[in-house]
Amino acid sequence: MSADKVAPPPPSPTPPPPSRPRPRPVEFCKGVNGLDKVVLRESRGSSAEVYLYGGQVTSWKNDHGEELLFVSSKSIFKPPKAIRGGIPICFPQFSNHGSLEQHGFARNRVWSIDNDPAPLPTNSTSKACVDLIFKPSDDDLKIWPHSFEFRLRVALGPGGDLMLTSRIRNTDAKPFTFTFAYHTYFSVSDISEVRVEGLETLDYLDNLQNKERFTEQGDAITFESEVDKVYLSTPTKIAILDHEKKRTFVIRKDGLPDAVVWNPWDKKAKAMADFGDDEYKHMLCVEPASIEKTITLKPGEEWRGRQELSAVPSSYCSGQLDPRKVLQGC
Ligand SMILES: O=P(O)(O)OC[C@H]1O[C@@H](O)[C@H](O)[C@@H](O)[C@@H]1O
Repeated sequence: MSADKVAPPPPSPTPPPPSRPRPRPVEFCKGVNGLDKVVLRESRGSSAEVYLYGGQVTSWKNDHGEELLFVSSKSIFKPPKAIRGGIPICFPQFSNHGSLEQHGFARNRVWSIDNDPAPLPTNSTSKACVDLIFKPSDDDLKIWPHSFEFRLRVALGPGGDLMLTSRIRNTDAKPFTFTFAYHTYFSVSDISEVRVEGLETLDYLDNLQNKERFTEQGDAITFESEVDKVYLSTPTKIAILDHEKKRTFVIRKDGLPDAVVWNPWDKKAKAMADFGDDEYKHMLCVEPASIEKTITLKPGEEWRGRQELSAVPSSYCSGQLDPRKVLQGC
């Protein structure tokens, strides 16, 4: 019996290389001291973290994993103290402009995830996005007798931009008035090498001189001592140039006419328990805000305030606040 020739089996197709697992765009986990936090990840590598405590962004990293926000190494991460750094939300009162506690109470309350957010017109298709909501408790209503719904959307854009949109709705039967700020702490290499553009020649209230009104003189703003100023009627774009890092932060804002600039410098830094003695050298707060013009909402009305942050390499030309020039170089 002649054995039939059997053709060898065809070579099995080479399996495709194992694909790298895609990062989950939104992850709910625990942060410092077991506090709930949300991590946002964009497919090109940038990320952000948001604590439900305060509805506070505490990290924003570019696609090289470099941290762009400042959070103090002494920050306590324990109620009732607000987290020192990132982006605290000052509401319903900025600073001591009123009878409430400093910067209001939204920054030291636990917010919730908003699973059914009202739609928001947005040009971003980002999946790395979370919606939070804060409604006053009975105890809050004793401190500030106005019911409201505060919705905060935090989103990372495809290029790593960080976008915060706040919507505050009056759910009460009577009007209320508030002030507001995104108390954004930027991480900088060396404060004495940093320059802010977009605020020159504007009027400001100086918190170090009884909120007196002055006019900024000269060119871009630089830093050599404590500063605590509320710039008024500011443009929608402000830039922070960090020469040493060769990085420029561009802040775009909407609904927020004012901008606070704050650095505590050495003496105040030493006086703050939750701030390292030398950390003032590596941070600068530029805070889109509505302070001088208070916001009044009638029953059923909603206010919206937005800040969008980008970090771009400093091929940035001084004085050119055109975002296309900022992004494409000059
Ligand atoms: O220590 P706090 O309450 O977080 O405030 C920090 C600073 O926040 C700034 O926004 C204020 O202009 C400063 O006056 C204040 O010192």
